[in-house]
Amino acid sequence: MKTHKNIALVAHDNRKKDLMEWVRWNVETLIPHHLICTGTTGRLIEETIHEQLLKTGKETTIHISKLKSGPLGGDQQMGAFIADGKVDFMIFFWDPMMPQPHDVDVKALLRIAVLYNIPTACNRSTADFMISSPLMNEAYERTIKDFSDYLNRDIS
Ligand SMILES: O=C(CO)COP(=O)(O)O
Repeated sequence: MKTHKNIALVAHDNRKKDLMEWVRWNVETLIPHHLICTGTTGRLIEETIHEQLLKTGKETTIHISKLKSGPLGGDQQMGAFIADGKVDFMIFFWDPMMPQPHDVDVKALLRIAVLYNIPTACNRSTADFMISSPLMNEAYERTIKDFSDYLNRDIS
């Protein structure tokens, strides 16, 4: 994981306000990094950051990649990004009070994040701890479990 990180940002509808507040608060810290978002979250983040930069009169750009909307395959695309090593950490404010039509995709995304040892924040306090970690400004090597036994298992 380099000093400039690929940060996944995702929020369910009832948690988007929370995430936008967090983004507003941390805009300066987020600017040097590459944000990868599911569709609607990404659109809102783009607007939020744009507003914030206008307010401060800062002329800077931020790199935001928008995937499909979560229920339309965006969570699965994010999972594929993780499996391909394209995500360094993830902020995923999922809704603990509302079943989602794509619950299986949400579970799959959370599972793949654990499998690949991706730092993952599912609430604001964890996100605050993560973004204020000294490791934000350093390169960091995630350890990934060795799956060779599994890959070479005997299936005869
Ligand atoms: O559903 C989501 C995550 O499971 C988020 O998707 P959107 O950002 O497109 O709303």
